Amino acid sequence: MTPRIKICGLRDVASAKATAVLGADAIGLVFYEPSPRHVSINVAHEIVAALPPLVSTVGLFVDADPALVEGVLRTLPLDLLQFHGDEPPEYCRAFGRPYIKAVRVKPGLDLLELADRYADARGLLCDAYSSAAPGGTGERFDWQLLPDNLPMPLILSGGLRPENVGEACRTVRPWAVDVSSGVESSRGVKDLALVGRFIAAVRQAG
Ligand SMILES: O=C(O)c1ccccc1N[C@@H]1O[C@H](COP(=O)(O)O)[C@@H](O)[C@H]1O
Repeated sequence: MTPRIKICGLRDVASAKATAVLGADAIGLVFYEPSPRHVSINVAHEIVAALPPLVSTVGLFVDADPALVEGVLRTLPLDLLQFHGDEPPEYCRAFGRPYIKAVRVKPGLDLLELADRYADARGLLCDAYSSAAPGGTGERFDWQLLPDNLPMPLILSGGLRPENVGEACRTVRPWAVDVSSGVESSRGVKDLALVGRFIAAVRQAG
């Protein structure tokens, strides 16, 4: 089955609409201030309102004050929450919304144990561990570290680009792929030609 595609870190209406038209299944909105892809609630609102139907919207948070998450949810009809920090399971489920849990993969991390801990998550998003930032670093990890019996959908991320996402799909067979840096011309600026090439490479890999 062709993996679903999430493009993360859209910051303006035109790029978000174009990304949807190019075939993205989901758009990620980053509510993490230190990120170059941070988006205000007002702009996020404009983006969500402008998207065509059947394109999911995902709100990304990193160890956020629950008041921030609740504030965003009061205003925005997000489809899914993405927790990309060290949030414990109780925190993730406290909002009563579907969520995916991001984990930063490095040798020794027990992904099966994490899948068990976050059993009510809709999926486990596996990103690269980096000491530089919690995510969006463009760094890859060793896909051999992924178990082939994860009991929930695997969302693969971390350093994916148009040039390597086909191989990633054929090797890992993820439920979905997620990308930020690999489809940008500079940090935080999406390049629609790269977005198009990324989506085509995923579809081609089947
Ligand atoms: O995109 C960001 O700026 C970001 C900031 C903080 C946490 C996660 C972030 N993005 C997520 O990081 C991964 C990998 O991104 P990349 O393609 O390697 O740049 C991806 O899941 C994004 O959703």
